[in-house]
Amino acid sequence: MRKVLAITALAVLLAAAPFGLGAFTLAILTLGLAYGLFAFGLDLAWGRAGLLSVGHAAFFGLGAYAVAIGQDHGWPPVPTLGPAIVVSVVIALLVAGIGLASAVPDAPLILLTLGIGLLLQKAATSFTSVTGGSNGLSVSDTGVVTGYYRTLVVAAVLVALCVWLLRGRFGARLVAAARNPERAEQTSIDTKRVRTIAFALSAAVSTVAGALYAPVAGLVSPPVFGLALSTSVLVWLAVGGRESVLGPFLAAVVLTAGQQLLGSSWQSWYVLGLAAVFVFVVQVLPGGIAGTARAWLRRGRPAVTLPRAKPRPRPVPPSDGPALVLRGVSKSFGPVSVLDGVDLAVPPGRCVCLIGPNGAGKSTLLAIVAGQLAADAGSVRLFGRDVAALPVHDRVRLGVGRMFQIPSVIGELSPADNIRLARLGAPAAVELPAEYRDLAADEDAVASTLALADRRRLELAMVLAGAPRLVLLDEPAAGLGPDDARQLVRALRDVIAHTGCAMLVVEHDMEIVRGLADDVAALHQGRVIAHGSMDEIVADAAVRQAYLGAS
Ligand SMILES: Nc1ncnc2c1ncn2[C@@H]1O[C@H](COP(=O)(O)OP(=O)(O)OP(=O)(O)O)[C@@H](O)[C@H]1O
Repeated sequence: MRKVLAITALAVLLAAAPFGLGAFTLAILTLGLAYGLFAFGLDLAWGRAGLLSVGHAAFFGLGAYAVAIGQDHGWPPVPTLGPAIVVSVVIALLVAGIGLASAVPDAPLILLTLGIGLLLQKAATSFTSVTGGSNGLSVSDTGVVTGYYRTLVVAAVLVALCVWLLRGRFGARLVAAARNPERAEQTSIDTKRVRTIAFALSAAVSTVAGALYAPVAGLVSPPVFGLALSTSVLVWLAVGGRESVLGPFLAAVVLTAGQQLLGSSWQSWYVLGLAAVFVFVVQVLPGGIAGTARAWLRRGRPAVTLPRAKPRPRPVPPSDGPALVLRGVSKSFGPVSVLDGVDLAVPPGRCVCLIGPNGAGKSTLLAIVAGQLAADAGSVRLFGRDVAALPVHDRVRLGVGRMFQIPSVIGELSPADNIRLARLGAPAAVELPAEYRDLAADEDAVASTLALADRRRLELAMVLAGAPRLVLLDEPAAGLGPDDARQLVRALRDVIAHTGCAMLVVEHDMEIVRGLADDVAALHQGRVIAHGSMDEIVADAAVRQAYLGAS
């Protein structure tokens, strides 16, 4: 209610601004709003999708030039802007696609965005007949008040649309994908797709911001694509605060006003002051003004919450065969052969433990089943289906759940939000067993601060909420004390008994293996050298030789 009142008061104030402000101040406010929309647009990429762009002025400049060139030719602004948005979106899709193909997207993203900005600046300087060259093109406007209302209404409508999107399933997926892509993929989110869409949306919003800027500025010239503007928008966003709506607008309006009022006479001092503010914010208030206010208001509770989106269950096709069948799976890293023709099957309702000395290839095998690595040869069938072409999130949709050696949860969210996220991608609504209900109700804890055993429990609860038919576990008891480890073994056996799901567990600790396994497979130098009950494996001479080091 307080939020609605605050938004209404702000809307009234902004609507009434032309009645109380002079033409110069109103023009500065209009410019600040256009820059604010630009900062909000950048936030969709940097703040929300975690994709840093240091050349976002490229998209802004395309919008500004579209309006300027259009006016030069007597074309109406709206249809002229369409192609500019399309070009921006295509560039953004390519840049995000290339960036996200890399394990660390930051470096390619920085280079590409920087390069595209410089390239467009060079093009704007060179194609004089179209762009006016270094002098640029002048743009006229119908009046200061009309320009202000146009900017206000377009920015408000665009922001409202984006907020609506961010408050739904897309927003929830983006929160997870940007923070922990590994776990997000395990909740059946196509993280690359979600983040790429956010980057493209960011480019489109920035292009519209550029189009709004052109008539207010009155002149569009090559520096509109430049590094100075790309850096300024990063500063506005960092100071205002990422993942906020008001923060970027507030910072852009205040800092633009500062630059316009002080810039001409105090130019060098203003730039120095701005740099000092930026360093202070990055060092002392990394969340910016909005982030600091949010953290203060939510003291001790998670600063980030998952948008309350409704799950849309997507039933999976019925199983046609064992949960997992591997035939002749091989994998090499360069000249090193790690897996060499592995055959293995895991039937429903059974737990198979994979043991073997260090470097035997156990984790590599698990990664191939999960879809993180591709096998060089052989086949992987999940529930009767060849999954060679399926990425991680699609295998999760088939019913694969995964627990990692170090529990992987969305650390910034509460346990309840983590479980909500898992339910969002589940093929069916799942009632969690009673021992996980405390986590499902915990809205106040920050998941990253939970004790290791509770984080492990939360990870298991997330896997269970996804209604898995095959759970992959990599040393699930690593780091746990003996009591917590025994409790985990009991919990996993309960899961098998109650859900009938299959498990494939990589484990070193023979106590855990004895408590968990229906079958044990021993891997040595990339080959399964024995497969049977725990007693058979312990008595196997080849296993003793390879694994236990006994003769
Ligand atoms: N991405 C990679 N690039 C190069 N070599 C790798 C890669 N991943 C694993 N290896 C090598 O493959 C071999 C098998 O590794 P893997 O982690 O699968 O063994 P493991 O049986 O799980 O061992 P541990 O029990 O110590 O975890 C090791 O020699 C490892 O160094």
